[in-house]
Amino acid sequence: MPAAAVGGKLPPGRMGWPIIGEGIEFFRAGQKGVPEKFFYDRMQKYSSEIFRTSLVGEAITVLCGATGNNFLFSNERKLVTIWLPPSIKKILHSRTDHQRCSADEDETKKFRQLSNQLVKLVNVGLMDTIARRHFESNWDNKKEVTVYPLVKNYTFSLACWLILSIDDQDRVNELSKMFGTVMDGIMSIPIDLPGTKFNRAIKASKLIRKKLLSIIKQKKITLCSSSSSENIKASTHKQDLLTQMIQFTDDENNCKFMNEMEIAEKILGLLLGGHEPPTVVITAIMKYLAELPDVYNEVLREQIEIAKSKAPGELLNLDDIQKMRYSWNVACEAMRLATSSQGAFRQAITDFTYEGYFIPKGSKLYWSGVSTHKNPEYFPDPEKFNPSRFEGNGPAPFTFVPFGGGPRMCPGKDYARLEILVFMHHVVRRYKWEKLLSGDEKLRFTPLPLPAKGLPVRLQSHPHQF
Ligand code: HEM
Repeated sequence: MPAAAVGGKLPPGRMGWPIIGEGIEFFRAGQKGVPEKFFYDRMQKYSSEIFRTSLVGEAITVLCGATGNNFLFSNERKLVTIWLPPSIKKILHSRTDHQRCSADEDETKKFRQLSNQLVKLVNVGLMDTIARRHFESNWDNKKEVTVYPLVKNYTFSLACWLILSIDDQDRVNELSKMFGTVMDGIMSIPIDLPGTKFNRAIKASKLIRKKLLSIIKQKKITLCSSSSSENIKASTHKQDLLTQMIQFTDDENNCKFMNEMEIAEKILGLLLGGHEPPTVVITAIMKYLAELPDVYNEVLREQIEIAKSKAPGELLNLDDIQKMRYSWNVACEAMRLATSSQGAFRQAITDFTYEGYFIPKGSKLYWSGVSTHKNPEYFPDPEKFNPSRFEGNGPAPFTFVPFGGGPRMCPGKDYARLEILVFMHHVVRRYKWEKLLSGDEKLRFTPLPLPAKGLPVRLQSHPHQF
């Protein structure tokens, strides 16, 4: 339990090499497809509850297991707050820490309120329409496809439409390319020299913010020129998150607009967080469905049942989504085995003790999903793909945490659930597929779990579309 502390024993662990710390061991375990090994080796050696290591150029204290997750989630803003490695901040943030710190608390509150609106903006029918169009343009009449880039196109197009009302594929592709460069930089060695991936990511992020600023200005003009509030209500601009941000008022209805750079940074974060993790999850689902015909058949059965209950051409609605119970269990099992967010960093905002160890103010901490998702204590026979784990009450609290927990829990969770299920509804009813690469195209955690070659598959259309 936390207690006021003035000093004491630091958690056990090893700091590894200067600067790189234990980064190579962490990276290697991910490359081999077993990121959990890094954690379990240390939990066995030092303590099953807590250990210290050195990653991303910092000493990091890892809190393990369900107890560690619960502790960090429930002490947000009491003992800990979010922390991002400086290399990621350098890519994503335009303002210095000094400029940000006074705004941070207020900004976080505003941003959370807005992000929580995200799922309210999502009309399942609209998502269904975009999904249908995506399959018609990118999958139908193809014998072979590579899953990862196509799924990325689906999730990014959805995010651009729902967040920015951008539908034009050329503009979507241009933005997607820049986001790809940003993501490559985030996953690279942070050396800021001309030509490095890291350097290119910083430039791409600047360019994205510039483009977003111009989109924001244009949107403001459009909103101002809508002469009455009735017009604004009637226009499609009311639907997107950017409009909500521009017109944002707080809970007391008395707050003015967020400033433009604040909005641009938040949109950048949402577009990045809003397409990369769902892409990884859907790609993993496609891989498991190709490998496990019984699971595929059961998902297909459920989705045919739903399709049969609808009139021809009728779009999906929320009731249909609630019926996709087995499909969601499959998605959860894919997220357990291929955790797209292995964990996240925090920083201690005060001294405290945990499990008898002293955590000084300023310490960097980490909660780790992989330390529970593959733990046989919580998930017997952990390597087995078994969607029934999620039936009934499902896993024990804080053992299955793909979206984090507490006040920082992913604000896109419900949106992600919709986009994943809508995708599954279409893909199984249209095709069966087999992996093209012989053997197992292993997921490599770099740190996102992705098939090494993007999962090329051979499609076989169902003779009668269900
Ligand atoms: C399967 C899909 C997704 C997964 C697995 C996922 C996972 C996560 C996790 C684990 C966190 C918490 C990190 C922490 O504890 O600090 C997080 C935060 C966040 N996610 Fe997601 N996410 C997904 C989809 C989305 C979507 C669709 C959006 C937006 C459209 C989104 C936007 C965000 C944002 C903005 C945050 C930061 C919240 C904050 O700092 O308060 N995510 N996500």
